[in-house]
Amino acid sequence: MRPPQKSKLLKVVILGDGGVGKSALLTRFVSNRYEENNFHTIGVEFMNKDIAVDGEKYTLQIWDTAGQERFRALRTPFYRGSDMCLLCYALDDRDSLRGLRLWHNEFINYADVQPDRFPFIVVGNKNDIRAERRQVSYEDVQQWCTEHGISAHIETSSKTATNVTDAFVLALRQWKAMERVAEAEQRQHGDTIDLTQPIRLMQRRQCCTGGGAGKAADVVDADDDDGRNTDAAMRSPSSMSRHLFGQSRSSPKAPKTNYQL
Ligand SMILES: Nc1nc2c(ncn2[C@@H]2O[C@H](COP(=O)(O)OP(=O)(O)OP(=O)(O)O)[C@@H](O)[C@H]2O)c(=O)[nH]1
Repeated sequence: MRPPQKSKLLKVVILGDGGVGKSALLTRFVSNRYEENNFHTIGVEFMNKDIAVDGEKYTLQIWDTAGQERFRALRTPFYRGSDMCLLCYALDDRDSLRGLRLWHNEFINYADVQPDRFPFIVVGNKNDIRAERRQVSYEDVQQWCTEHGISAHIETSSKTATNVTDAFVLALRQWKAMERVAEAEQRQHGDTIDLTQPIRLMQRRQCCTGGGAGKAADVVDADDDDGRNTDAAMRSPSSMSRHLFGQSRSSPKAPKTNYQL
């Protein structure tokens, strides 16, 4: 009998200007709640959420970051080891779409990823607003995405719970698609012997030391989530403890907790 399937742990980072609704998105996704009066996030916080997509189980470890510039030094150390990134803007704030260029660049620099091989998705939040308050058209975003080589874009509302789960599923599917491409490349690379390159020694060394050829080339083992090539130090050792980094936002309601569903 096969042992029960363990879920894969994937680290997700949510970025975007202050006030676009990153925390609201996370709270809606994880605990299906919405708070109208949120205070700015200070530093970073994360929550876990289990999700099944296409018959496979995942635990998304979702990092909510402070959008205000003054918290840059508190948030950037947590980008490393990410598996996917949600770039958020608000549909009633044209500047927040323009701001995505900086967020995209900041993430690429600090997470040290190749932009064309990393699953970014663009999320336009607050799509419940009245038409006259809308400052960003669908075409504006499509153009931005094309210019930055991002193919996935979705509009959400944390307030009305529209497309919130779909946004995370979209990111996960992007991640899966990139993993498949990377695995195919790895197989192709493995089948080709380039006599001009001194690769034999290198391959042996990787084999003997247990090293991998790179994150994207991993065959993900459900029993070995923490041993993947992503930076384990940037992941939570335990999902039960409180996960606040920097300083927590102060909230008029109960403080945020983490949920292991
Ligand atoms: N109409 C509408 N308002 C929203 C929505 N999501 C968030 N808001 C509002 O936007 C405010 C800011 O939301 P937050 O989630 O705190 O924004 P943030 O991006 O986390 O902000 P920082 O913590 O400063 O980075 C909230 O207090 C809500 O009033 C939404 O889907 N629709």
